[in-house]
Amino acid sequence: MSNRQPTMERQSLSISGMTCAACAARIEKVVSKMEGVHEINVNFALGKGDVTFNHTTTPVEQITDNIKRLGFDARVETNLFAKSASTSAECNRLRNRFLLSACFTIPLLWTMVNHFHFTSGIWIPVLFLNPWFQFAMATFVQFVIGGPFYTSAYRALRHKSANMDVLVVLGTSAAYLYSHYVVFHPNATAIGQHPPLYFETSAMIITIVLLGKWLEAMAKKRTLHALEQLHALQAEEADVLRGRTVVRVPLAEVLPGDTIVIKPGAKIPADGTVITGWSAIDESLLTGESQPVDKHSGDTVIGGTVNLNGTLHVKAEKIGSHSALSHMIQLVVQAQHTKPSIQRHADDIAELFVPIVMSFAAITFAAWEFVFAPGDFGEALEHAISVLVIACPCAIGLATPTSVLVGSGKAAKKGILFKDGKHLEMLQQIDTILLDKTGTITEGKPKLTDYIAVGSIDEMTLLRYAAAAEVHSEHPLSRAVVAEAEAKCLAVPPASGFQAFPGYGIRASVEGKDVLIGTAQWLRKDGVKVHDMAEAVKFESQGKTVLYVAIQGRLAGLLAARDSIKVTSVQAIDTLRKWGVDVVMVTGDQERTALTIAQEVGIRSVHAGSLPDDKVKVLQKLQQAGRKVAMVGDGVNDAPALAAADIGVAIGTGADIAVEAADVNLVRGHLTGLTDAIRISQKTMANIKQNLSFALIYNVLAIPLAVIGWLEPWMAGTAMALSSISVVSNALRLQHSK
Ligand SMILES: Nc1ncnc2c1ncn2[C@@H]1O[C@H](COP(=O)(O)OP(=O)(O)OP(=O)(O)O)[C@@H](O)[C@H]1O
Ligand SMILES: [Cu+]
Ligand SMILES: [Mg+2]
Repeated sequence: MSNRQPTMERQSLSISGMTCAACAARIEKVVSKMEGVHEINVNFALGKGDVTFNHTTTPVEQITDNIKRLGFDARVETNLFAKSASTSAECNRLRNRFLLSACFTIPLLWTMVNHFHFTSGIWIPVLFLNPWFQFAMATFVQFVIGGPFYTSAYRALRHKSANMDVLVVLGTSAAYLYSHYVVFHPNATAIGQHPPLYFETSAMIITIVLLGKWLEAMAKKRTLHALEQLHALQAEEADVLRGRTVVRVPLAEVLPGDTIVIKPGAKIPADGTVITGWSAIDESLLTGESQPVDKHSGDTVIGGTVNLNGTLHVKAEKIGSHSALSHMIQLVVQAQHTKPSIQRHADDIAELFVPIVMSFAAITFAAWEFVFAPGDFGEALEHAISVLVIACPCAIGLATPTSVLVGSGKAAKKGILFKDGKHLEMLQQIDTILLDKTGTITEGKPKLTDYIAVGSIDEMTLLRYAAAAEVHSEHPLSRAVVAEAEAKCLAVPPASGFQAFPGYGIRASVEGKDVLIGTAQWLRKDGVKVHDMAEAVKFESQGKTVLYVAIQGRLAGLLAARDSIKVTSVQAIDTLRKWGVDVVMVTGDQERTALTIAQEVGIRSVHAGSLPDDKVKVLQKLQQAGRKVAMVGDGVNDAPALAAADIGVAIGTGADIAVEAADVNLVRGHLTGLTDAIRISQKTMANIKQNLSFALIYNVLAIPLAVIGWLEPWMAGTAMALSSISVVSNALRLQHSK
């Protein structure tokens, strides 16, 4: 967990006007140097920034002003829908610009058949060959359609930085101005020769760059659309029980504690607990799990899921922006915001690239003008233009964000939520996994199987006292005790002075008597005489958890609860071991119980009787031995270890504090989600590496070709667009990989 001070605030910004990764790097560099700014992450692909800053010393306006001064537009992020609408509008604008540009470019391209012997027989409208006509078309494309490139390049240069648009502007302007010069100085070329015009080059480059941008905007729109779909899962109205009548009210009017009535086929409007009723719930849209889940009274339901066949009365708990669904959307947005560290390298490369390319182009021009083809200004210029265009680093800038977008989107569909892009990168480096037992390997829904009273009280009284105290605890074991008391229809008395001791047990006062429930060691420490009992040993070797109950300082009995193992746990642990990952169990439960369960799922290394701090110690020891450790857990007692792990993984709809402390959240609640997450992480990283090598190799190979004059400017433009397109399509391939 980050040690953020209370004055630190995290704010999302939407930033427009960025043209490539170099712009993002520029903003990060400037803003991170501002006083009071702790951290900033700018994502060029999403047009977003995420800044953590001290809001008492540095108002957010100061940060947005600073970004505006760099030549971009920055605003405090409003909401997903506004964002989505503006992305959609931008997408349409780019499409129109591209189409218009293409219309003006086609007549110019037509004349290119003149360049080749084998196509020179093709008919060309005479008008198209007219230099004045070409001049008019090219001028429109260059300055009207291409105008925004000039603005952006000017802004960048004014701030002594360079972006992709600088390359575009330099390359196209050079081609355009030279053609212009030729048209107005017909004497510049030898009589009888066809004057070499480059109008088609400048127009074509602009058209292709626009095509690339349009494709990129479409990819952006698609990811936002996926988030919007999640948002659309939220119901807008709810049927609330007011007195004896059911009233339909807007969701905003539902309060925590209200009883909501959910009919078969209806969407569940808020997170809550079932009070009465029984039904199968389709949670697939949220968790990706296709099997409906049965819900009875006492079970939690999640807003946005669909009630299939029974009527439910649900006590509303978390509504609207507090709901699990909202939280999930925020997590996905946040994960797409931040960048894996591999992206930082890519950004640095992109920023370095532009000046290097400009010097390459200058060298190329000089070499041709003075050495290879002395005096042929046209040819030297042509080669320099090719270099400018081919070297554009836009594919490098796209390589990582597109893969991360697709990878985290794919994960989200399977109910795997990464809080940060960097965890998507790190997960595949993990070599050791610590697993909590209760709720992680097992269902976390233990059932009370046995209870034995000791001394003068009878079993029902034992259960009554135990349930009275346990009602106040969130622990899964407590729920088992309370459920059993309910099943036996016991009248549970009220308790006061409840205290929980994580890892040990609980204490409360029932009917004036001091009740203590927990481990044998803890009761002993409190002065209760606990003798070793044969039954306890027997229960524990059956994999049951034994709870000791003391009333007024005397041992009153013991309760045994058995939790069933999730069927998916065995399968997942098996897969992990096959991959060569070390799997270790750390549990607060007793050694004998832990070993029995461990054996059933095939874990050899067990740390039992671990207090929350002990879990951290086990973890740190492994880290000191050079291991990369992930911790998987669901409970309050796992939170410290989740925060300390290289990657903390919260499983299921566990304790809020666990979800908060973790880096990854497995909504489906199965360990197979972990193996899926690791696989997605591996695939995404491999995809990013492919993309980067694609982009780099292409630049590395193509630049020399352009320098020696083998690539004409229009080929360079096409190749540049193709490299961006291949990066984007390679990333999209991830979506369909298994
Ligand atoms: N609310 C409670 N009621 C009764 N006993 C408790 C309670 N909380 C903890 N204990 C006792 O302390 C032990 C350790 O609890 P802890 O919550 O640390 O681990 P756990 O839930 O048993 O296992 P895991 O660490 O695998 O989730 C329990 O096995 C139980 O004996
Ligand atoms: Cu480019
Ligand atoms: Mg647990």
